[in-house]
Amino acid sequence: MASLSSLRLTGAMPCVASIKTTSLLSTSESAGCNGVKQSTMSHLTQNSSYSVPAPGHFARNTMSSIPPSGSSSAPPLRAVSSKVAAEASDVPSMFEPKLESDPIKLWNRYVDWLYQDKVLGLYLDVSRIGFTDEFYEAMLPKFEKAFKDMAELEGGSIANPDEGRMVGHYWLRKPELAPTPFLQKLITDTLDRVQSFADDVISGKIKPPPTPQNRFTQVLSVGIGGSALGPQFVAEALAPDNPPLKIRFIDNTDPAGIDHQIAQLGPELSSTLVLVISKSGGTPETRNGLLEVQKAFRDAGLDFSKQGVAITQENSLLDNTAKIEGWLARFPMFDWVGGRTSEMSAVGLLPAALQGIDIHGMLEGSAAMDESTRNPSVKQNPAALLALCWYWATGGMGSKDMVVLPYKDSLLLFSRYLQQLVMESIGKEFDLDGNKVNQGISVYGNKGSTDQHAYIQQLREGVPNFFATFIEVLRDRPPGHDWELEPGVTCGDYLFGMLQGTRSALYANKRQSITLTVEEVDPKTVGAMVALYERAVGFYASLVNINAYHQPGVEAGKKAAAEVLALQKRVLAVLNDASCRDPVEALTVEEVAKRCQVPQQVEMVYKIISHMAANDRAVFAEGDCGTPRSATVYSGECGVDDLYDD
Ligand SMILES: O=P(O)(O)OC[C@H]1O[C@](O)(CO)[C@@H](O)[C@@H]1O
Repeated sequence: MASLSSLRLTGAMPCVASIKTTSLLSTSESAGCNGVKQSTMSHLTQNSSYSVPAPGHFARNTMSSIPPSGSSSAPPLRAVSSKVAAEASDVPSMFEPKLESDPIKLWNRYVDWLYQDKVLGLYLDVSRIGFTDEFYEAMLPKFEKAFKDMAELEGGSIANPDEGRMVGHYWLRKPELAPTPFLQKLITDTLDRVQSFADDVISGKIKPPPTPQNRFTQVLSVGIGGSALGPQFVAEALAPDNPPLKIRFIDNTDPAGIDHQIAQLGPELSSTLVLVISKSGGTPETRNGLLEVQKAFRDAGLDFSKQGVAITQENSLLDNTAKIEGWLARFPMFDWVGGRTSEMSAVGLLPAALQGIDIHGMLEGSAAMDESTRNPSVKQNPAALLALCWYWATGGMGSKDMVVLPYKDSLLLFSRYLQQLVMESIGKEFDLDGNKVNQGISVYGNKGSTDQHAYIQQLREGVPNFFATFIEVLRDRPPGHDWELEPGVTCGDYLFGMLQGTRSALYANKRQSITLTVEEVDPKTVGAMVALYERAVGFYASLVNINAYHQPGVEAGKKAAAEVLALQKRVLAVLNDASCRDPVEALTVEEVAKRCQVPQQVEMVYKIISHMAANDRAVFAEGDCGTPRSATVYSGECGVDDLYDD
């Protein structure tokens, strides 16, 4: 492949324009919000009494001196850069909250607020979030509504009004909760089929066409977003060191990334079970991954249909393709389960079961956590406590980021998983009443203590625009494997020390944190953690009055991408046409844009040409990508007439 720099010197280098006539699969459109009221940030102007803390309203001891952001004298809070705000004399309290520092009072706060789940061996410490008793009391009516909303959701209400859908991920681990016997049976039947299919694959009863191994040895999972992040997190957290089938993921439309995964499989492609996971069955990246994998199978002389499994909604494009092509198996994804809450459906359970992970343990853990998070007492409900802390720490408007720091390598992907769960659920432009609110909480983090040698410096001393969530795992190693690498101290003691030290050091500098402690990382705990955050997101969404279960914003990017590809086809047609002239006509970028009848989109035309040139599908006659005004270009391919097809 020619690089951009090598093309600079090549002049009129001929190149082959490979013309793709396939189009992006149509993307499903989410209904937009109707009757949108443009009362920008109106919630910020509400009075500052304690009775009803609206999003953006902070408790007295932290925010009382902040002028209402919607008032003419003050810009919206988030428009003020945190640095400027920290320097501004009238807003020191938000960035430097008044936190308890007396160690005995802190100990009492720790003990008073500690949540313990004896069944799950899980603890939640919210003592290092500085909310006041007054704030807690004032939030209770809001929580009453959040509990009511949640009960209705679990009862089968249309909790996702924009899309007219029920929200049923809680039924997956307690099928008897589902509103109809039909749905209950669908859930249990699917679970049984998942387990027996995985058992049969592992035992070799279901096998690929004759291979040297004579059984499936690898899983290749093709999916993106909610159809990848849960399975990736669980694989990293729970897969045994020597799983019956090893798993790999294609979760992007990056050709080099796809090639890498296929190359890593090597000859084992013939014993690879390919899971194609897409709720909608029409996501372009997943479609592309499938086409690439199918090509690799063809190139290797293998029959994909004997090794392909679809997990998707009934009658989706993917489902119909799998049906027509006679794939090995198809599993349903339900309309009432969102991608980001699908870990306990076939989406998460089939990949897990194929790796020998105890999926019933995962379901048990999530069901137990669901039970605990139905408790109507906020103090006894860990999901409600999390939502309370998020509201306090971010002012109910996402003014601070959530940094998630598991001190355990196997939980590395938890923050990535939470990133989608929280940000795709909470990050919304409009609330349920159509007010423009631009809600959200940013989530990032990797793992401790590794991150201590990366960005914790800034967390401790830099801009205080975050709150941390530590995840502590009590058991360092399986019993009987530990040893002291120095007198009285194990490797795990260091990890423990790093966590405690960072928590204390952050707090001493007025950086708040939550600590979630689990005894060990096992299927039950992982199921419980997933369920805990699913419920916390649901509660928080009710507190700030938004729909957590749609994602209208994602459509804009998808649509724009489809438009870029449509424009690329026109650019190619114009360049091909110019290449048919004798002598070949080399065009400036502006001329190409004009001939495509989009002179205003010259910048995009230029970017398309640059990308094509880097991939040997356009040739610079003069200049190069670095001289956009004077460069001239042609395709080197003449006479393609089906470019305007779609
Ligand atoms: O499972 P699908 O339909 O391929 O969608 C994948 C992901 O894409 C999104 O719809 C966002 O584009 C996510 O919500 C979803 O998890």
